[in-house]
Amino acid sequence: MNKEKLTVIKIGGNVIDNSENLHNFLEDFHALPGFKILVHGGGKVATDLAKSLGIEATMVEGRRVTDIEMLRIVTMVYAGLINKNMVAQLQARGCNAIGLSGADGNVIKAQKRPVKDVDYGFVGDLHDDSVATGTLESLLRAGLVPVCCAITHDGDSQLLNTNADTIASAVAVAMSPVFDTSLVYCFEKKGVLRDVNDDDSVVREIRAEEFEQLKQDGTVAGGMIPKLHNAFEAIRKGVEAVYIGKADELPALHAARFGTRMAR
Ligand SMILES: Nc1ncnc2c1ncn2[C@@H]1O[C@H](COP(=O)(O)OP(=O)(O)O)[C@@H](O)[C@H]1O
Ligand SMILES: CC(=O)N[C@@H](CCC(=O)OP(=O)(O)O)C(=O)O
Repeated sequence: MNKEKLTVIKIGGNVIDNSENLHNFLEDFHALPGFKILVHGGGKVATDLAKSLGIEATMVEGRRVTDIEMLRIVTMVYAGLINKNMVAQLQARGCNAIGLSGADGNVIKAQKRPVKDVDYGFVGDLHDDSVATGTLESLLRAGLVPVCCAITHDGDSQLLNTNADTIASAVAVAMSPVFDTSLVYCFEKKGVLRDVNDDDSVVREIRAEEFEQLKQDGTVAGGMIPKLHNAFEAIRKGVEAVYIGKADELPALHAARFGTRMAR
């Protein structure tokens, strides 16, 4: 039997930070047909707020070092300010969105990252059973559109900060046995670029084997490294298709016509 289609869409912090771009993105998201889940970051807003409070953000390999002060800030920004504003904007368009942190309905349980070379503080890692597939499916079948932020919990009262690209990948993987699931990463560029300053240099397709090479020759760097890692994890673990592209091209990305496609 053919499975019904589900699209998991992740929207990045640079788009969220610009109210006009966010408005246009939510308009397009609202218009997408079929079951859908939105996952959002907000790293830029958190960094800016922390700075205004005199706290400098530290990122190591695309992940935020999250001490107790920073955890308070990211909880307020991701699970509060951004999540609730996005839900309200979707509701205004007639989209019955429900905002969730990982603790709400126990939808995403994480484990505090063990200290190795770096102490990331209150950063949560996900595992194969982290995402509550049945709960998300129930919400979707009740006509709700889950909007998940980057805050998870450990089941023992501790909130944790988890990279939103990782959450999107884990949600897509967890939903794949039930739905024919696609994962779309939306950010401010047209896809993975051969030259990061040239928007016309989109790499149309990347194979997992090519990822190492692109990392080594410096073509992909910074936040693109964990994004691609998560994209290939999703493909490896059963997600039908993964695309990376520009937020204002969401309808075309959804129809698999633009951006960068991960190849099997
Ligand atoms: N080859 C590349 N193509 C596109 N972006 C790249 C590339 N290499 C590095 N980047 C950087 O990665 C960033 C995206 O990662 P990140 O900021 O974590 O995304 P998001 O906003 O979705 O969270 C881009 O803003 C860009 O500066
Ligand atoms: C642990 C970790 O790095 N968490 C991320 C969560 C937010 C995020 O991923 O936001 P973007 O999608 O806007 O980058 C952070 O605090 O930056």
